[in-house]
Amino acid sequence: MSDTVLNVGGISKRFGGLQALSDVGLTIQRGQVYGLIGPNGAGKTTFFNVITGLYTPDSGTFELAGKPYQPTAVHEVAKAGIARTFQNIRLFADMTALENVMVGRHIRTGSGLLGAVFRTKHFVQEEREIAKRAQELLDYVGIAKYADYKARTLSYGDQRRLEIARALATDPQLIALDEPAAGMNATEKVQLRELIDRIRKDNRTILLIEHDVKLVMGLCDRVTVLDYGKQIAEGTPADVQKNEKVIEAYLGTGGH
Ligand SMILES: Nc1ncnc2c1ncn2[C@@H]1O[C@H](COP(=O)(O)OP(=O)(O)OP(=O)(O)O)[C@@H](O)[C@H]1O
Repeated sequence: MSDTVLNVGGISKRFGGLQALSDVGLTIQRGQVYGLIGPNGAGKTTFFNVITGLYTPDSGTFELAGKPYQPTAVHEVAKAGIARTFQNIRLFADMTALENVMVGRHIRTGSGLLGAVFRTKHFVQEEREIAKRAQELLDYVGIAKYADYKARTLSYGDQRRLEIARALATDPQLIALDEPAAGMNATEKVQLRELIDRIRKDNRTILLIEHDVKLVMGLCDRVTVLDYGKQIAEGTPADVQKNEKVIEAYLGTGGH
C-alpha cells in the first residue's frame, strides 16, 4: 500500500467574484497528523468541503492511498476512505451515542435495505457485530458509559468525541477533523490532544483544521498555511512558525 494517503493538487474554487482557493495542493503520509491553518476566511473549510465532496471544485486532482478519487458526492468520498467531522457538530441528535456510531459503520457492511426489512440471519448477525464494534469505539474515545444516551444530551466535548468515533467507524484512510477543539474548555482540549495522539499511534492519518495554534503546533507533523485562498507556507510547525509570510498573515496589515 502507498505510504502517501492523500495527494491533492491544483485545487481552485471560486464563489462568484471571490477566489476562495487558488491552486492549493498537499500530500499527507500515512500516520501523520497534518494541520491546515490560516486566518478567518483563508479557505480552510472550503478546502475541506472540496476534498470531501461537498463543494465541486473548478479544478484539482485527487488521490487517496494511490488511487484517484472524484470528490463528487460525500458518500462516495466516505466510501473511498475519507471520514470527517464538522465545525458545527452534525450528529443524529435524537439517536443514541451507540446508534450514531453504528450509522458510520454501515457504509462498510453489506446486508443492505432488503436484509434490514426482512431481518435476515445475516443481517441480524451483522447488526450484532456492528453494535459490538460501535461500543468498542465509544470506549476508545472515552464515552462508553453514554452509549444509550441520546446524542443531544451529551456535553459539547463528548459530542465531539462521538463525532470522532463515528468517523473512525468507517475505517477511514484519512480522518478530517474540522476545528475539533472549537468551544472546548482547557481540560477538554488536553483530553482531545491525548485522543488525537492515540489515534495517530494506531497508525491512522489525520488532517486537522484548527484555530488553536498551540494545539496545532504541539500536535502536527506538518502544517499548511492558507491566506486569502493561497498556500503561503508548508512545512514542520517549527519552520512555519518562523515564516515571515505566516507571521504577517496572522499579525500584519493583512490581518483579518
Ligand atoms: N458557499 C459559499 N458561498 C460564497 N462564499 C463562500 C462560501 N463558502 C465560503 N465562502 C467564502 O470563501 C472564503 C473562504 O471561506 P472559508 O470558510 O473556506 O474560510 P476558513 O478559512 O474556513 O474561515 P474560518 O476560519 O472563518 O472558518 C470566505 O471569504 C468565505 O466568505
